[in-house]
Amino acid sequence: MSARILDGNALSADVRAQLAESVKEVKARGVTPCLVVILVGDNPASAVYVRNKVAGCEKAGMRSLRFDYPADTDPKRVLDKIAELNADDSVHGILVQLPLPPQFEEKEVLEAISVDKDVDGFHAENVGRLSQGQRAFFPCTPHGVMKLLAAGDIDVSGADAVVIGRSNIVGKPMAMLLTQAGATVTVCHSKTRDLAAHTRRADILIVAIGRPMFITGEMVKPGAAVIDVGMNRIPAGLPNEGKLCGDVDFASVKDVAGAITPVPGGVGPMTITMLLANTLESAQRAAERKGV
Ligand SMILES: Nc1nc2c(c(=O)[nH]1)N[C@@H](CN(C=O)c1ccc(C(=O)N[C@@H](CCC(=O)O)C(=O)O)cc1)CN2
Ligand SMILES: [Mg+2]
Repeated sequence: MSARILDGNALSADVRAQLAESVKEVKARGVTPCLVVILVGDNPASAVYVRNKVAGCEKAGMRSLRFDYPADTDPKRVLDKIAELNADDSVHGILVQLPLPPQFEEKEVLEAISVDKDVDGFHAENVGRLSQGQRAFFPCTPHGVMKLLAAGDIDVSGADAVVIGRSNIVGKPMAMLLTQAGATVTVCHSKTRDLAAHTRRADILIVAIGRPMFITGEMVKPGAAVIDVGMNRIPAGLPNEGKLCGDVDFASVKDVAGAITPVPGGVGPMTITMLLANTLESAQRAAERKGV
């Protein structure tokens, strides 16, 4: 039997419709949610994501501003802009699109953003708060995965969850969110011995390893929920060369898994949706602080 598709486009549309209603409410209290997106350099994929973030804000009724810098920009210019935005009460969310050009120290830039406006959830304090179960902005991709699991009625509490990948953006926060939701979590990565022994016992398998179609049907437990966070191009010489694909070999895994996310149309759209949700939450917190 073929796996149930966990449709990120459909869920995104539902969540964004709800967000638009909540945006109206906070605007009626005199606060218009505002996201600022900073893009440095000319990475074509980043340009598309930034455009989609700005368009997503507009569609949800939020304000957005973008600042574009050339690839050879002195990091100080960006840090100065962040300081200015931190002090601007009309701004609720600030994000710097990743990756940054090599002259930037990524950590320095991410830590410069006020914790209260860190809607990407990458600031060390937000990560620490998340790890302790305190109120925090959750990183958008793992947050989107949790929404997909919930919408797909996948039981997380008590499940054996395996996360492949240990990045700060996906793997580590993903493991924290799953742990908090009651899963028993194993984090695997490039140095893991006998990866398949881990993946084969996962009720929930989250794959963020960055290798095209790496997880095949024989590595998956029958009935498992398989969440593909990868975004790659199909390598030369294979059918559909150059087309977008995930880290999961969809064709073989769909016949084994119980539920699966496609690429495109699975986790990706949820990333921007959860960014909008975090921006709204930041604006709601600002309204509370203002007592309106
Ligand atoms: N500051 C940040 N930088 C980056 C993040 C992030 O969350 N914050 N994540 C990624 C890029 N990203 C958003 O920024 C992102 C990636 C993919 C998608 C998406 O919708 N993908 C589509 C396919 C898109 C295509 O056709 O190329 C899908 O999977 O259906 C949205 C956002 C790295 N940088
Ligand atoms: Mg992402």
